Amino acid sequence: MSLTIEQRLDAFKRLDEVKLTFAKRDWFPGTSGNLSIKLTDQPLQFAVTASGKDKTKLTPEDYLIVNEDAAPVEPTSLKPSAETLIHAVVYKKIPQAKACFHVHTLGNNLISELYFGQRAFSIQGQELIKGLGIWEENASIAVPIVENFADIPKLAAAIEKVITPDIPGVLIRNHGIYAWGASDFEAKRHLEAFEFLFEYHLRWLQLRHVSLPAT
Ligand SMILES: CSCCC(=O)C(=O)COP(=O)(O)O
Ligand SMILES: [Zn+2]
Repeated sequence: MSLTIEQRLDAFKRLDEVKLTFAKRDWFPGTSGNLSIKLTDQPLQFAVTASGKDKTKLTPEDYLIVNEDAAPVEPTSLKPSAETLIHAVVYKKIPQAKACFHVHTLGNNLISELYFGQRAFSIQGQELIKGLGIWEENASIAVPIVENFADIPKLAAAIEKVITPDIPGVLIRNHGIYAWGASDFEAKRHLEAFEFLFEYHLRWLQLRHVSLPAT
C-alpha cells in the first residue's frame, strides 16, 4: 500500500514535536533513544528515527519508512534505528499501538536494575497510574523487565514474550524503556507517566528513612 506524501509529512512532523519535547528533558543522552509512528497495517509500515543520529537536533533526514522486517520501503541513504525490530514487534503484538517511543533515562535504568530480579517493577496507589489509562481505585501495575541483549532479534523476541495490551510499556535491564499508545499523544502520556512513577519510587527509596518532625 503506497503512502501519500501527506501521510509521511504528518508523521514526520508529529515525531519532530515529540522528539523536541523529550530532548528538552535530556531524554536522548549520547544519541540513545528512538521513536516511531505506525502508518499502515497489512502491510505494516511505520516511520522510525534514523540510527545513530543526535535526537536533540532536527534535520531534513531524521526519519525513514520501514516494514515489519525493519527494511526501508523506499530508496534512502539512512539506516533505520538499530532497534527497529522492537518497534515492529510492538505493532504486531499490540494492534492498538500506533506510536512507540524508546528512551534511556537514569530513572528507567535504575528501576530496571533494582527490580530485574523480580522481572517486573510494581507500584500501587499512585495517581499517575491513571496516566496509563488505568483508573480503578488504588490500582497496581507491574511493568515487565527483560534482560538486555546486543543481539536485537533476541531482545525483540524477549520483549514479544512479555508485552500485553494491559501495560503499555516494557523495561530493558540497564538500557531503557519502550512505551506505546493508540496515538503519539497517548504514547507520550504513557511514557511520561512511567518516568514519573520511576522517579517517585527512586526518591521514595532515598527519603523513606529520613526522620520527619513529630506533628
Ligand atoms: C548509544 S545508544 C545505543 C543504541 C540504543 O540503545 C538506542 O536506543 C539508539 O539506537 P538508534 O540506532 O535508534 O540510534
Ligand atoms: Zn536503546
